Amino acid sequence: MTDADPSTILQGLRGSIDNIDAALIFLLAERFRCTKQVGVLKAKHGMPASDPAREEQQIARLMRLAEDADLDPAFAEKWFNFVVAEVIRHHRTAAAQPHD
Ligand SMILES: C=C(O[C@@H]1C=C(C(=O)O)C=C[C@H]1O)C(=O)O
Repeated sequence: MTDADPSTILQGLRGSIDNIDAALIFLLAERFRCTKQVGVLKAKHGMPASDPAREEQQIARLMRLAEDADLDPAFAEKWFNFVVAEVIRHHRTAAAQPHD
């Protein structure tokens, strides 16, 4: 990445960024597919939408992984909390639906 034309380098990097963003969207979609099933299961069995003890374990694990990956652990925690807030919203919606 030395003598090449900067706009060519930028184009190459943006291609990788676009691929990574696409992978993240697919991964998030798969994660929500699973959590929505968890929401239905919880609703059917009268289980609480959130599980703070489980979340604590997940945050501790993700922060360790982030450190190993040279990613800001505080960012990893913020990302997780952002995603879980949406999951809990889905769980509450599922709990409010009629279920058998
Ligand atoms: C998916 C669950 O429900 C909630 C959402 C979680 C998540 O998105 O990882 C974790 C714990 C719960 O607060 C679960 O209990 O496993």
